[in-house]
Amino acid sequence: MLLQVDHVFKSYRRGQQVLKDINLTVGNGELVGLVGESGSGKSTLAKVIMQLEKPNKGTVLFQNQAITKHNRTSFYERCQLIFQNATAALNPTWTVRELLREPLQHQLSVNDTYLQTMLEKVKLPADILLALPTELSGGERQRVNLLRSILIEPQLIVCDEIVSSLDRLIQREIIDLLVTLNKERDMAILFISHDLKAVSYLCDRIYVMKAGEIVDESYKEQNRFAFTDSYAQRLFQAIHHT
Ligand SMILES: Nc1ncnc2c1ncn2[C@@H]1O[C@H](COP(=O)(O)OP(=O)(O)OP(=O)(O)O)[C@@H](O)[C@H]1O
Repeated sequence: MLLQVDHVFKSYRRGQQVLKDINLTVGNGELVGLVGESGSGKSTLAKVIMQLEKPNKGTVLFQNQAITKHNRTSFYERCQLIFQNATAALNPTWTVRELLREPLQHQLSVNDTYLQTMLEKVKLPADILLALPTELSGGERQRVNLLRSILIEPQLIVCDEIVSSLDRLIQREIIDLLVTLNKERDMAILFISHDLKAVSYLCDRIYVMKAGEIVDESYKEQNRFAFTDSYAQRLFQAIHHT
């Protein structure tokens, strides 16, 4: 198994249980969705997976090994987090070239030709290398952010609400780009979002979270998901009527 979240519990200082006995897996090259309404604990789970928050109980395993401070660096080479606020993720004083080169520091072979090939992949023009983040549109910034994370060729990317602030057309472009990356590189994706349409389109399997618990899970069959939990059913019923 590529990623395994095993019986994870988390509460913040105020004491409220934000994650209650979470079990979740992502297989090699798998497209997995995690949905749930605002406050259900999705971002907290992403942070626990990425070792940015410590669980009170439970373990996160990557390639069947618990992540510890000793193997964390190699975990980050294989698993990358991309989050919603692309503006905050990008240092405003760096050009796109500097931003893209930074994660590749120890790979001396990286030249502009390679970066340009990669820019083409995410449909960004070559002259964008000289631009500053403030000179880019929201969609362009998110693409730069995404490109930064995929340049090191991770086996898994955890996307936390990465398309929510973008308009539908650009959302679709970013999602299609994720599909391509998944197909071409067998890169697995854990796609966290409250946008059920986007998740249903992209993912092969979806987990539904409610108040800190995973209440249901379903595989896509004939382009549809079949949930058994009544809350999950109600959530997904709504999208068929919009
Ligand atoms: N750093 C923190 N300290 C204390 N409480 C927090 C912290 N981060 C999140 N919480 C609380 O944990 C709960 C879950 O928040 P979380 O951000 O994980 O939910 P979410 O499902 O990602 O929501 P959204 O879709 O709105 O981002 C909320 O009640 C929130 O107030």
